[in-house]
Amino acid sequence: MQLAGKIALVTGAARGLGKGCAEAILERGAKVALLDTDDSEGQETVAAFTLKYGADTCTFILCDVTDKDQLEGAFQQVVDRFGGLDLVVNNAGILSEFDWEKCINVNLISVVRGCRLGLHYMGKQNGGNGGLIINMASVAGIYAFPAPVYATTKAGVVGLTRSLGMDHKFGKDGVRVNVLCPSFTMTNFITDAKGKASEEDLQQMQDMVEKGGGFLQIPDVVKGFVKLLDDDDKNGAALEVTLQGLKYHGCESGPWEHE
Ligand SMILES: NC(=O)C1=CN([C@@H]2O[C@H](COP(=O)(O)OP(=O)(O)OC[C@H]3O[C@@H](n4cnc5c(N)ncnc54)[C@H](O)[C@@H]3O)[C@@H](O)[C@H]2O)C=CC1
Ligand SMILES: CC/C=C\CC(=O)/C=C/C=C\C=C\C=C\[C@@H](O)[C@@H](O)C/C=C\CCC(=O)O
Repeated sequence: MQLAGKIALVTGAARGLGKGCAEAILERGAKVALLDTDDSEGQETVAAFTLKYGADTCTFILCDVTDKDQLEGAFQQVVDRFGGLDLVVNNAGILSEFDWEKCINVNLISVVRGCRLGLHYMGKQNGGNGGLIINMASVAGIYAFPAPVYATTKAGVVGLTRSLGMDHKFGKDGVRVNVLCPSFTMTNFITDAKGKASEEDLQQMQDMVEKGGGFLQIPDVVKGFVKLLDDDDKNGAALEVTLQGLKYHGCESGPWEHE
């Protein structure tokens, strides 16, 4: 997708991977709305971006993606303010194995709602111009991962993306849908992980980090995000990001596709 002059919405964008993706969008000449529950960090991030990229290039919207009215209101606010919507990044996510219903609400239900809202505003069948949705899952949605509820939500996002990215849907709505699946990346997500899953599972994760060669850094994941922006012919695919590089999944056809 050529981003110059386009309009984007990124959830969970006050810090971390969402902030990194939002900056990549700004660098490519689009305007971006950053949604987050962290008001102070969100305001700080938008102030820094405004200094760097210019006034009216970005805005912060205080929004809890699990609140249906807040998320719907945020999408409408972006369209009203910037005059349209071309790119949605459903990034907000948490690790929360003990309050597992919250994990499902943030990581899966809100992503379904974000996709539906993106299709509502961008879908050609609704008078939109088409567009792109990039969901943030994890390699935990592809391979076995110690935190079962977190893994379930991420696998759900991969499945959601593959379904929404089927050719017959693109023919109708003109919206490409992809999912980014990073491995362990050094953000607050990691440093705040203690107490969010069992000690045993966290130790397993640490062992996985060590076996995998350590942590990715945010720019490593942003590189995968930019590849998804550029690869217009990969609708429905998942892009894995590890220290070994980038790898597409989900372009293989299902058993019913063979002649
Ligand atoms: N850090 C990692 O190792 C990996 C992270 N991911 C995924 O990447 C995404 C971003 O994670 P990070 O940037 O690492 O985490 P982070 O914790 O640094 O940032 C997450 C952001 O989302 C916001 N957020 C959380 N709940 C929210 C809600 N209900 N409504 C709105 N905003 C909310 C937080 O305030 C924060 O600003 C998540 O979906 C995570 O599952 C995927 C693979 C690896
Ligand atoms: C296959 C896994 C793929 C992606 C990871 C993911 O999606 C989510 C990971 C969520 C939590 C990971 C927590 C890891 C915790 C352990 O590594 C801790 O020991 C790390 C704690 C601190 C490391 C940072 C530091 O050294 O200060």
